[in-house]
Amino acid sequence: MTPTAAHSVLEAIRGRLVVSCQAYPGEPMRDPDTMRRVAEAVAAGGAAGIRAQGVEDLRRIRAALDLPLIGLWKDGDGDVYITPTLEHALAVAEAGADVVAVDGTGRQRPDGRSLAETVTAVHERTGRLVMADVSTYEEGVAAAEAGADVVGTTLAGYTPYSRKTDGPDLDLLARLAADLTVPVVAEGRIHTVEQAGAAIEAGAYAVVVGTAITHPTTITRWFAERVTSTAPRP
Ligand SMILES: CC(=O)N[C@H](C=O)[C@@H](O)[C@H](O)[C@H](O)COP(=O)(O)O
Repeated sequence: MTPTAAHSVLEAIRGRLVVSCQAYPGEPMRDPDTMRRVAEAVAAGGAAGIRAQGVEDLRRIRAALDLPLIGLWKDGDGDVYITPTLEHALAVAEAGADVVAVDGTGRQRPDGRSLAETVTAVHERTGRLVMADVSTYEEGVAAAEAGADVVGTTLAGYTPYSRKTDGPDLDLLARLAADLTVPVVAEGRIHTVEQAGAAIEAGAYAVVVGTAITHPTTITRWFAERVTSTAPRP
């Protein structure tokens, strides 16, 4: 991608909603064509960009939609599972992602490359942008220094050493947004429109929502639990 194209990808999501379309292994919706349909459905509702997982899902979504596409490949059962190696990152770019999302924590990557080496190789070999998914303020600062084009709060609450807030970690988001020069994207546990608005108010460049829009099993569970726990006992 040329620098101009990269710039326009970021411009297209500035102040907008990106929807993450993912199903998990073994689930009924874990199917690339289903995810392509979900992506088209959220695009119709005003999603300015799509985040998706897996090479085949990305290929189908790329072919169907002309929207900024943030791609990742979840793989392995280690700590680092979001696009864990450079090979995964190159495959994600090859599948058509405009932005390659990678684990942006400081943890050991399975291929032994540092985050900076990974970012540099993605830039040099594909010209695509890199989004670093981080869990703490320090990781966000380090990821920007490592050359990441975008930093996301995606992993806040999902590393053993980070705080898991009930909703999005707005405090982390605000600190990163205030201190970094690269765009900071709010992602993770944004479950209501109010939280999405609060994320933009806290300085998010864009807001990524997944589960609350595209994961019916979880959404159903929220409703079912409330109904069951509120219903009068027979
Ligand atoms: C921690 C992790 O692996 N997050 C993943 C990253 O792509 C996805 O499972 C999330 O659904 C995504 O980040 C969106 O977040 P939420 O579904 O909370 O809106």
